[in-house]
Amino acid sequence: MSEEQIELLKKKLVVSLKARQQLERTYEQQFTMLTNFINRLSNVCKGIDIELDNRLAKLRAHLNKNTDIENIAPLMGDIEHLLNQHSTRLSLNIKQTQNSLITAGKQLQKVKNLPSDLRRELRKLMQDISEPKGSILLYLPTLNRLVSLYQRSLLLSNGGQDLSSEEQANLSALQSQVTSELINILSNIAFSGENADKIDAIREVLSTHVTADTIVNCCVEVIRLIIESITEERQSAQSFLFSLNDALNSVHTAVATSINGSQEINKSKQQLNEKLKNDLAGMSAELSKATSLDTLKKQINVRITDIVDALNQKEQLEVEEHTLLVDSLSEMESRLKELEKEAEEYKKKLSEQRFKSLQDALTKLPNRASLDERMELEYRRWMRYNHDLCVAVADIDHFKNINDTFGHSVGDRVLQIVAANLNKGLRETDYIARYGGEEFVMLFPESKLKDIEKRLDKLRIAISKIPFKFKNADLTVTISMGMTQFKAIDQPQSAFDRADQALYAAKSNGRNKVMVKY
Ligand SMILES: Nc1nc2c(ncn2[C@@H]2O[C@H](COP(=O)(O)OP(=O)(O)OP(=O)(O)O)[C@@H](O)[C@H]2O)c(=O)[nH]1
Repeated sequence: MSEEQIELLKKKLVVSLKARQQLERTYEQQFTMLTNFINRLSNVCKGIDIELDNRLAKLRAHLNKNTDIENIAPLMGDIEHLLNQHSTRLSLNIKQTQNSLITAGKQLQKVKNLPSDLRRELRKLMQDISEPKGSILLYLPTLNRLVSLYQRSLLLSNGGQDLSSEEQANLSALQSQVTSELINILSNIAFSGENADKIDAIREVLSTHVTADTIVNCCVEVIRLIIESITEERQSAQSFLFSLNDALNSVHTAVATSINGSQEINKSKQQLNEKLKNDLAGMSAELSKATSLDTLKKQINVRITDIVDALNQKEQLEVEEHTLLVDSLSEMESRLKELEKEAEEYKKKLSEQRFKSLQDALTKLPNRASLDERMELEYRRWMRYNHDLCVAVADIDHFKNINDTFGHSVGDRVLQIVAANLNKGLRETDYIARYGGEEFVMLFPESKLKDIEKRLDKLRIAISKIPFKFKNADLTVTISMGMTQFKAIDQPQSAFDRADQALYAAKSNGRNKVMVKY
């Protein structure tokens, strides 16, 4: 080989060495880039599967140590297998997520009374869910929307159920307080006919376990019935006033006709008087001018016939005037009689209404409004005459249990029977009212405290012996009573409060007792 050839070969070798070094650098760079990328990627996958995590950690370590590819190959095979398994699991999860969302959405669609905007939103969401998605993450916004729809519909349909247990307890205590108050109010309002039946039905509803919605609906219905009754009452008063007005109008017309008729008659009578005066003056002139008796006789005869005619006409007019007067008077009288009858009926209706408004519809005893009136009256009498006056408050024991065990209508029946028995045990001058619920108040004018205490105790025993039987079960009903006597410093309220305190003491001391507070 010539020197020239050797030189050429050297140069080629250098070039190919440089090219090889360049290639090796490029490979190295690419390898580092790939290693970094695999490192980062394996970090991202962390947490999906513990096996995969371990393998990836090993792979990262190998790559960082520049281990030969042949040594890493089996590890990469494992990782590929695990990744394949994971991908199958992932698509199964995606399908399951889609199915769960569809089921939850369909269930929400079945909820009744959802507002239309919520229903529309849900329909759109269901379309969205039914379109397949490549990743679970893509379902996250859909899931968020569905959860928010659930929350809204829960709030709408179960108002109050999201409250804490303490708030729930407060709410239900408030509900039963409002219900009791409403039942009390209802027994103090007098309704008649159809409206009375409707009020009974409302009381029936309120006596069961009611929701806040039902209480509100009952309140609205009661207000509607009250307005209806007031309107009816106003219409009846209005129609009475219209009849009164009609009657006055006809009396006015009769009087006006009679005055007009009288004026006409008076005018005719004046004309007749004028005519009579003229006839008489004519007669006197003819008398003074008379020359022959015969002609005078004839002339006087004519004048007398005229005068008799005029007098007849006058008499006729007077008869007409009298008849007119009698007619208009009898017209007035009959209208007034009608009016009197209507006023009488109206008065009767008013007093019936007043009676009803002071009577408790269930027990037919006087109600609380009546008690207020009577208490005031007895108090004033007591102030004036200074006789003894006692007041007692009675309350059925564990009445709530009776309602809860046997139902509200049995509770009502018990109330009626106890009320009738208490009333039966009183004297004519005594007084009893249903104060509200299962509580009664009694007033005993001109009575000594000791006597009343004995009588009340007899009543208490009598009530505990009433053989109540409901649904084949024997039921013993007892009452507790508190009483007191009016003292010099007392007002009606202070005496009542003292009797109420005595009742409270009777309840705390075992019930079925009469207690006195001095
Ligand atoms: N059936 C019926 N129940 C009524 C009426 N008015 C009130 N009530 C009920 O009477 C019950 C009174 O219960 P509470 O005040 O707890 O008294 P109680 O169960 O009698 O207990 P004590 O008085 O402590 O012995 C409540 O459940 C009311 O709903 C009514 O007109 N008819």
